Amino acid sequence: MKIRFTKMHGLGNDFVVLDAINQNFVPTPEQARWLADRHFGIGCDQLLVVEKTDTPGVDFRYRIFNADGGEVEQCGNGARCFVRFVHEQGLTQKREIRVETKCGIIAPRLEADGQVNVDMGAPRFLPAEIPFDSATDAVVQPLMVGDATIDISVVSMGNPHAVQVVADVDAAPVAQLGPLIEAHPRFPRRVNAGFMQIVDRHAIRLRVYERGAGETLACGTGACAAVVAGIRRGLLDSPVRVATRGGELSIAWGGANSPVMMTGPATTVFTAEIELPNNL
Ligand SMILES: N[C@@H](CCC[C@H](N)C(=O)O)C(=O)O
Repeated sequence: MKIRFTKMHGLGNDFVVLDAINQNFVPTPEQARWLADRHFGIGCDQLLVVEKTDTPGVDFRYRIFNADGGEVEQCGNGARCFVRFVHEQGLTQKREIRVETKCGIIAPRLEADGQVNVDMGAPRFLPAEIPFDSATDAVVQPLMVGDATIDISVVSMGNPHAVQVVADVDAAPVAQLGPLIEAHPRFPRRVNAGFMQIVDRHAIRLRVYERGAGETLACGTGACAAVVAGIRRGLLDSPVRVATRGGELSIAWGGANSPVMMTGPATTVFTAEIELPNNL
């Protein structure tokens, strides 16, 4: 079977985007893993699948698959690429779109300067909402990782995040601790592990070891979760510039139940077709 796809990225967090409205294709976990494979397939951190929806007042549904084939709830950089994709493919002319994801509705808006602003919804903190095995919803919680105890803040942006503060992101042991935190038994659905360096009250540097994808050049929901955690810890004030290895995002949050607003770029690389191997 031949499928048409578009390669996109948000600050180097890269995607294979599939139009499942005009072609009848939603990948199985095996197909998603093959498409995401950088050696044998196309290569990406996540696959994004754009579908129709019957929900009143909602324009599209979009589904997110990690490179490991698992379907997940949310993707911030993906939300920005999604809105550019539906415009460029002529699927809508609306600049402000309401889109259904596995964890609810988000509202990305394509700005005149090409940047995308996304209402990512309100963060959640209760252990059951992450999910995280803990008797308390304290803002800072100890987590035993190997022989060490680290202090994390847990945040759900629809998907789960564990954020820690580090002195220097470049020296942070992301490759060593990331996989241990991701698969920690206290996170029954695994977790995205964020490493945040505070630069000043309006700026951080961030690396994220993503669930199901490993360290990426940027993580949009990770940026939202880190800023929310930093504000709740009294270290940051909104808005906050988030410097990732792939570039910069702006994140604003008014506290409590207000939505997190994310602004950043979305880039199309190319559109092409690929033949799926018959054994998949
Ligand atoms: N890269 C994304 C997050 C993608 C999903 C994540 N790996 C998860 O499993 O929750 C972003 O930009 O938010």
